[in-house]
Amino acid sequence: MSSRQQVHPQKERVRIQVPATTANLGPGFDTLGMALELFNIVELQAMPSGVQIEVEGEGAASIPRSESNIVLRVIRKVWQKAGVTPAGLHLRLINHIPVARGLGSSAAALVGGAVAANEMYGNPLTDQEILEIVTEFEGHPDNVAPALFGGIVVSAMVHGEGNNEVISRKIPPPYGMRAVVAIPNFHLSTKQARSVLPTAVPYKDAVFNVSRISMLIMALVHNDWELLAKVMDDRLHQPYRQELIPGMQDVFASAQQAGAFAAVLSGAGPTLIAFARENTEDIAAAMQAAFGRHGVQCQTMDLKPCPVGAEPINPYQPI
Ligand SMILES: Nc1ncnc2c1ncn2[C@@H]1O[C@H](COP(=O)(O)OP(=O)(O)O)[C@@H](O)[C@H]1O
Ligand SMILES: N[C@@H](CCOP(=O)(O)O)C(=O)O
Repeated sequence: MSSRQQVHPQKERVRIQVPATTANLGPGFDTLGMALELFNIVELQAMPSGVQIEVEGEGAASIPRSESNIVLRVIRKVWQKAGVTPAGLHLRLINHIPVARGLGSSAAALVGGAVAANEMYGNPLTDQEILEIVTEFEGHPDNVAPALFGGIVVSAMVHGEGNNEVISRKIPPPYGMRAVVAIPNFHLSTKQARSVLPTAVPYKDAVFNVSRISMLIMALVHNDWELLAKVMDDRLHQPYRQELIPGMQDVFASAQQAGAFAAVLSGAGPTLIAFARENTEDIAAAMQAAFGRHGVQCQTMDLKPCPVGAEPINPYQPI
């Protein structure tokens, strides 16, 4: 530890609530994401020495308690950039976001850890600096930006000379929007779901997505559900990933027949997500039945968009 590092934190213990996210929203591959009202909690406590990691809930059996834990790694990165560090730490991860299902568990872990590390020392880093650190870990900004800021966020990585800037702009979720998710009982890592993508796509498919993402942003900004229903479609990633998710097209069609405006892959999958204003119970049942016809068991949730991102909550309330 460098002698210039500040050892004593402003707060001995912090607790951060961080939302799940659904990335891409159809055509917005690596660009668009929305926060959902399903939360993980990251609790960080300064200790006189050592490192202890506790994991509860989703992923408790598989998430590492060692230096390879991504929450610990991002905490260390934030403290290194800020020139601070406590002598030891206790990390408690309370997870409600299913892991490796396309609901942004890795983004929530990274954002929760980074915001906790910053909060403990009185926020020496700006939100923009936090965004750039977590994007570097995650590799793409579409989950981490809404996990940090809430709502729907459009983001882009701008590669300048000697710097990688992440630009993000927030859109409030359309009034009354509900997101019905069907979460299969199998894991699909983002890494695996990216490995099936081609290195190049036909020009006409690129044009298809440029028009759809432009129109989708108009639909979201203007609360235009008819437009959203027409343009929430994709040719850059979904066609290549459908081989990994049995029944994907059938689930999409069933959700729409039951009243959803549109249904798409959530992030890299395997979760499928349908957008609606009503009939959410019927939509969930239709999606579950359709997956069942293809031999896939799933759980469903009716989620609201989350207008706020990662935020500190009372760290002394028992949970
Ligand atoms: N709460 C957590 N704490 C530490 N690591 C986590 C946590 N949640 C997820 N991860 C890591 O992220 C991986 C899943 O990330 P990824 O494949 O991108 O799927 P997802 O769509 O859930 O983000 C897990 O295998 C685990 O290594
Ligand atoms: N744009 C990424 C989004 C991955 O989201 P996740 O929730 O599955 O991690 C991709 O489509 O690969």
